[in-house]
Amino acid sequence: MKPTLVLVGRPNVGKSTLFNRLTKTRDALVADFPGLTRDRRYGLGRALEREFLVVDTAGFDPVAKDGIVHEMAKQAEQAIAEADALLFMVDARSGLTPHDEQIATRLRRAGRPTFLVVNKAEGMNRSMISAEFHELGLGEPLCISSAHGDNVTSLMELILESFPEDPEGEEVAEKGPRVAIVGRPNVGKSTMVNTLIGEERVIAFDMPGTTRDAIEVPFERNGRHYTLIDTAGLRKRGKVFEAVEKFSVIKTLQAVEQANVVVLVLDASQEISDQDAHIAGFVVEAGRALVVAVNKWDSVDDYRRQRIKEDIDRKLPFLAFARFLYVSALKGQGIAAMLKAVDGAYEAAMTKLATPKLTRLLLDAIARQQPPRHGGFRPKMRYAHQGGMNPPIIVIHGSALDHVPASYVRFLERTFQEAFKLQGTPLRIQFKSSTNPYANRD
Ligand SMILES: Nc1nc2c(ncn2[C@@H]2O[C@H](COP(=O)(O)OP(=O)(O)OP(=O)(O)O)[C@@H](O)[C@H]2O)c(=O)[nH]1
Ligand SMILES: Nc1nc2c(ncn2[C@@H]2O[C@H](COP(=O)(O)OP(=O)(O)OP(=O)(O)O)[C@@H](O)[C@H]2O)c(=O)[nH]1
Repeated sequence: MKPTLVLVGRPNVGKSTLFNRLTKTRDALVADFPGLTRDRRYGLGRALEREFLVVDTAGFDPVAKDGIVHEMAKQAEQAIAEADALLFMVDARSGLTPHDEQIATRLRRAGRPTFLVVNKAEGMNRSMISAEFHELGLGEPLCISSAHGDNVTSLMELILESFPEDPEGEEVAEKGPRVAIVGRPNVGKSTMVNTLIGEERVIAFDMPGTTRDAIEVPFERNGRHYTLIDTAGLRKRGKVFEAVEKFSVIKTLQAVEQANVVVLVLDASQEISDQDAHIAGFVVEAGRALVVAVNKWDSVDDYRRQRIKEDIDRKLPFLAFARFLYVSALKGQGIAAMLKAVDGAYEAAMTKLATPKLTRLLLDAIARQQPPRHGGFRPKMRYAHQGGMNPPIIVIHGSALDHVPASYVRFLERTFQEAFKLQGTPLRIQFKSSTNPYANRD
């Protein structure tokens, strides 16, 4: 499982700057989905060829008793409790403050591996800074500059070396799709889980250990096998499953990471919220196959149904690749169709794309529309092959491919998506340029 790193610190120390640096250095070229929200406080980070989850907590005030600051502190507390490692950020320029000390006291109690990160250290005397922050009793201060990138790689090396790498290779698909049911609080996730597996269809249920490993519940429907990945610490009580924990962003992110197909549950009786968009954005970014279940369809009239569809089109345009199902988890309506869509999305995500066909499609696409020139060079694409599954990755080889615009990448994506009928899964395109850009001057 990918480690979860949580950034903590008082306002203005540079948490967002570090967060952006860690989450934006994706080497795979992912065409930006129009409308995809970027103002998130959690994301998929990448450094040293490793991936991890990063959560940025809003300026943390452990002594706030009420109001929005208290609410933010509660969320930070939850993230701290669920972190694999804490990055406690302080500001070299303002020096040690009482607020830092309060946070340090709180973090020492959390008992999670903690790294003391002194930011804005560019051009400063390191030994003096270290001496000052050493007082916090959280080990050796690690001086970085998030804005300039100084020492960020060595910091990540230090942090990541304490987490074992995931074994290579996906385990094979005999047990069918691994499904995560995600959504913001109260949309009906638990109800959905119970409709799916609350009865005798559960094949086996591993009692949760004390580990952080997500709980998995294998179940069968219409002769097909699925594994449900738990997001909320499900416990079996009598005939039904109950969520024992509140909504957890980190558990949601981890479940998305471990799933093949994500079912995003939306609530038809409410407006689409920022939180819906953020969760959806993460699913897309993680490259997971997706089915959207618009739940509580039984409880809304025709007018409202029309309104929610418009709301979805406006606020979640980047989910257009997915199938939408209008369901009632409570009444069991639309659930069979939803599982069919899960099967379809899974197959799409796992499709094997033959190299000759890929290359032929690529060359046809170029014949229809050439990539635009950039600074005297025209990108030249020669052949394509598949670089991975779930999501399908198409690697295109050629030269001068560094400046293919996002609009052209989307054009290629659409071409492949339609030709291979890849509904329900995002698709990634990566370019591999040969070294000599002058080879193709035209
Ligand atoms: N000199 C210097 N400034 C930095 C560095 N990193 C961030 N800053 C600046 O510090 C300010 C605050 O940075 P943010 O990343 O927004 O801080 P934050 O901790 O996320 O703040 P909140 O969102 O309020 O919690 C901005 O003006 C940044 O440009 C750095 O490494 N060096
Ligand atoms: N009318 C209607 N109500 C539903 C439906 N599905 C769930 N609900 C109701 O919505 C409320 C929330 O459902 P839950 O299943 O607890 O929602 P959840 O997403 O698991 O919520 P958290 O555990 O807070 O994350 C409950 O009162 C359910 O009875 C549905 O299809 N139709």
